[in-house]
Amino acid sequence: PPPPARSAGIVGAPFCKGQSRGGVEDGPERIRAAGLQRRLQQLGCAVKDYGNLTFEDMSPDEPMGLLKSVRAVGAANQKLSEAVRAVKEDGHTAVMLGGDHSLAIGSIHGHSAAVGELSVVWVDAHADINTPLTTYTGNIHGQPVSYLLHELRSKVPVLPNFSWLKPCVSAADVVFIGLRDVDPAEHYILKMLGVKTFSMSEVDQLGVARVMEETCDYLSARGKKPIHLSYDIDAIDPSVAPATGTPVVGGLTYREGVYITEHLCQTGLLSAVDLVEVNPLRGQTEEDVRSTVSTAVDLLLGCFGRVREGNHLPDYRLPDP
Ligand SMILES: O=C(O)[C@H]1NCCC[C@H]1CCC[B-](O)(O)O
Ligand SMILES: [Mn+2]
Ligand SMILES: [Mn+2]
Ligand SMILES: [Mn+2]
Repeated sequence: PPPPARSAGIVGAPFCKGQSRGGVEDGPERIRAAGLQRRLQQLGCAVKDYGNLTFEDMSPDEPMGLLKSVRAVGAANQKLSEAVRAVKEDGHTAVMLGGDHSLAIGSIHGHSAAVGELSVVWVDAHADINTPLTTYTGNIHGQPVSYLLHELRSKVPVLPNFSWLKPCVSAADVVFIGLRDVDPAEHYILKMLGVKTFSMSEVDQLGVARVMEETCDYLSARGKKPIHLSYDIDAIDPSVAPATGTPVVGGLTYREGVYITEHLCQTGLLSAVDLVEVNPLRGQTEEDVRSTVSTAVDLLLGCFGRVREGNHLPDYRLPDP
């Protein structure tokens, strides 16, 4: 039987207030300008681009303790949640282009509103699981996972513009890949909750193929739920993807990064993808930005069936003389 037709619904979220470095709000446009839609269509994937969300200015948005831009982050994610839910209800695989990683709060919440229980594969140099009380930067892009987990509900205080958010993910349904810069509090939380993690040590020890095999075995043992892939471009080594806000040496190679998306695509369970933290202003040269954006596009294409052996459309026929 022919493979199921793939369809991508793109939502741009030009948002930067989950962290403090300007430029990440330009991520969606740079990824589109690199030809994402055209290259998805060349794979035979249907594409609907829902455009960019617009985010209302929430000034004055005074810090709450250390927490920065709480009202802006809450409002932005409420809007994003509604947008992603609509994309899923239109029948597409959701593609959320960031913007910073605080946007995973709305993306995963909206995805779960549409499909119910889901699994999360979080590919990132970082665990992004600080609570509002363990964060030392106050940047909410380092905290999204704590807002989403049922098990941490009692550790997240009531926050303005977050009353719409209810935890929607179980710790046992999350797998981290690429970790190499985790705060002590985050490490404590990961161990306390028994979250499945493949740090760069495991990537080195097992190899990416075995990491993906174990990831998929682990997730399918808990039932074949839709997968939400939240991909922080800083998971990839800064030699390949330097234009990002929090680069960390010793990251995934381009090949490992793409292998992860190829493998998840072939499960047939990939239901939503975030591609976040591309920040053109953090590149030192235009080549830095090009390389980062190009890698982001290739990661997304891997989610929709691009493989390195090549692809051709089902109706392709050789020309006759
Ligand atoms: O909580 C934080 O601000 C920090 N905690 C340790 C890792 C770096 C940073 C969070 C980075 C957020 B990310 O992954 O979205 O770039
Ligand atoms: Mn992140
Ligand atoms: Mn990160
Ligand atoms: Mn980052």
